[in-house]
Amino acid sequence: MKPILIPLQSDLPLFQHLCTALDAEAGELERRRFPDGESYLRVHSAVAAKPCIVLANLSDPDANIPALLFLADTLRELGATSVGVVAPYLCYMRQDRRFHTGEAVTAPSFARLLSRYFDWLVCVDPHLHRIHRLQEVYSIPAVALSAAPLLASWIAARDEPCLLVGPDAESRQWVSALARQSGQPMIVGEKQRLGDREVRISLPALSQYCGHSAVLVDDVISSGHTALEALHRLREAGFARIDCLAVHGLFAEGAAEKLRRAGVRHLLASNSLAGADNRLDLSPLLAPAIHELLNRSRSGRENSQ
Ligand SMILES: O=P(O)(O)OC[C@H]1O[C@H](OP(=O)(O)OP(=O)(O)O)[C@H](O)[C@@H]1O
Repeated sequence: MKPILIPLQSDLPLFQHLCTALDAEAGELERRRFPDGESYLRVHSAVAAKPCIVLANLSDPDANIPALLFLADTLRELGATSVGVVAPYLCYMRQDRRFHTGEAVTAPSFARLLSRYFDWLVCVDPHLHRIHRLQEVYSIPAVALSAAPLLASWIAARDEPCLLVGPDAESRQWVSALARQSGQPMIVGEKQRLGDREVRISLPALSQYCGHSAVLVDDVISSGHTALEALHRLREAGFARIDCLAVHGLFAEGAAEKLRRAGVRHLLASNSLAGADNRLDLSPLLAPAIHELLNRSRSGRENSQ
C-alpha cells in the first residue's frame, strides 16, 4: 500500500520533492480558523487502511501544534494504519532544562505529547544540547538525521580554501561533521547568551587562515544575532568573504536582510522551512529514513496480529 503524505501547511517546499522521493500519494488537507480562533481541519484524501505521514513546519509551534495533534487523531479515526510525523525542524528543543525555578522544561514535555499522538518521528539536526539523543525523551521511534552530507557537498562545490566556523561549543557537532566530510579546517568560538536577542561571541586567533574565506555553520538561524556577532568577529579578524550556512533558516525578525546588510556573501539553509534562502533539498536524506520507519511500523503491526 502506497503511503500518503499529508502537509500540515500549504507552503511546504519539501512536499512535492518528498512525494516523489517516497513514491507517496499527495494528501490534501483543508485547514482554516473559525472566527474565534479555533482550528478547522478536514482531510480530503481517503486514508483508511493506509500508512499516513504528516509533513509539518513547526517553526511557529504554538500556532501549529494543536492542528498537528488534531490531524493525527483524525487520521487514526479515519482508519489510517499508522501515523508518522516528519518535522524536519523539531521545535521545543531549546528549553531542555530548568534554568530558573519554576520554569517549564518544554523539551521533554513536548516529546511526551508527540509520543502520545504519533507512531514515529523524523527530524533533521534537532537542537540536541543537554539532551543527547531523542530517545532520552521520546517513547516512539524518533530519528534525528544529519544534514552534514548535503552541506558538505555545497562546500565541496566551491573552489576556494575556507575556514568552517562554529559560533559556540554546541555547534562543534555540526562543524566537525562538516570538516570531516569536506576536508576543510574548522574553529569553534565561545558564546555567552545574555538574552533572546543578545549574545557575545569570542573566536580563537585566526591569523593562520589568512587567504581563506569563512563559512559560518550553525544548526539554526533564528533572530540571526548569533550569526551577526560571529560575523563581526570574523570581519575584525580580517575576513572579507564570509558565507553563512545553517540547517534550519527560521530567519525571524528580518534576520536574512540583517545578515546581508552586514556583508554575508552567500546565505543558505535547507528547505526544512519555506524561504528564499532555504534551498538545500532534504528529500534525498529523508526518504530512506521514512521508508525504514514505515517498514518497521508495518512489521510491528504484523507481529502483533
Ligand atoms: O539566531 P539566534 O536567535 O541567535 O539563534 C540561533 C542560535 O541559538 C541556538 O543556540 P542557543 O544560543 O539557544 O544555545 P543553547 O542551547 O546553548 O542555549 C542555535 O544553536 C544558534 O546558535
